[in-house]
Amino acid sequence: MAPYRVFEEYNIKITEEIQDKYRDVIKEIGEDVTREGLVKTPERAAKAMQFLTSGYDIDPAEILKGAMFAEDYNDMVIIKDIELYSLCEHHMLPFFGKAHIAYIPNGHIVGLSKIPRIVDVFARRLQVQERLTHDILECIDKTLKPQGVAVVIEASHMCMMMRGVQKQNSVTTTSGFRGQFEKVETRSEFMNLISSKLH
Ligand SMILES: Nc1nc2c(ncn2[C@@H]2O[C@H](COP(=O)(O)OP(=O)(O)OP(=O)(O)O)[C@@H](O)[C@H]2O)c(=O)[nH]1
Ligand SMILES: [Zn+2]
Repeated sequence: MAPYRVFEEYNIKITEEIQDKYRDVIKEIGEDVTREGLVKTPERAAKAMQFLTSGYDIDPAEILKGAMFAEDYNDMVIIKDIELYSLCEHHMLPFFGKAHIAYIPNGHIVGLSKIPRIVDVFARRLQVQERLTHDILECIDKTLKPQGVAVVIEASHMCMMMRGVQKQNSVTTTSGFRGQFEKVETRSEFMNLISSKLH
């Protein structure tokens, strides 16, 4: 598993296999796959899908390990408003929103950019919001071994907006807390600090 890579090269064989299937889907919905606007669509869709699911062969723990620094800082570090885009595993439609993440170091801090990077790795898989929340929480807890970690995600699901129940304004909030954040006062401090950003 690659520790970290920028997504820039598409696997030609996988692209061809996926685009053949998209061509069939486009035909099945009654469209003309040979018309100008659609000729390249199967290839574009195949590449888009590979990008949106590019989180499977990246190890997020390696991303964190790549930038952990010994530091005697024992207060809360909060990174809020991390935008995220994922695909729900039930409909393969997007869900999107923001993650708010905090940790209390235990001898080591982590490079700030690495937190949004691991959010992207887990988000670029077929997900449910609950598992995405716990994946991020567990990864930080096990890799950085902080005194505590908290993850809150608020997201809107296209499968509930464009189709199905068709609710345009509902927002789902999920959260997970470990260590010091299991204490009511620490959790409250975190929730207060991010609350101006919550709906
Ligand atoms: N818990 C959870 N449910 C999700 C998430 N994303 C989508 N879903 C739900 O997954 C469920 C799938 O239910 P099904 O009844 O099998 O599918 P469906 O017939 O398309 O359901 P409707 O969306 O109600 O039309 C739906 O209730 C979705 O709202 C998520 O991240 N977490
Ligand atoms: Zn869905």
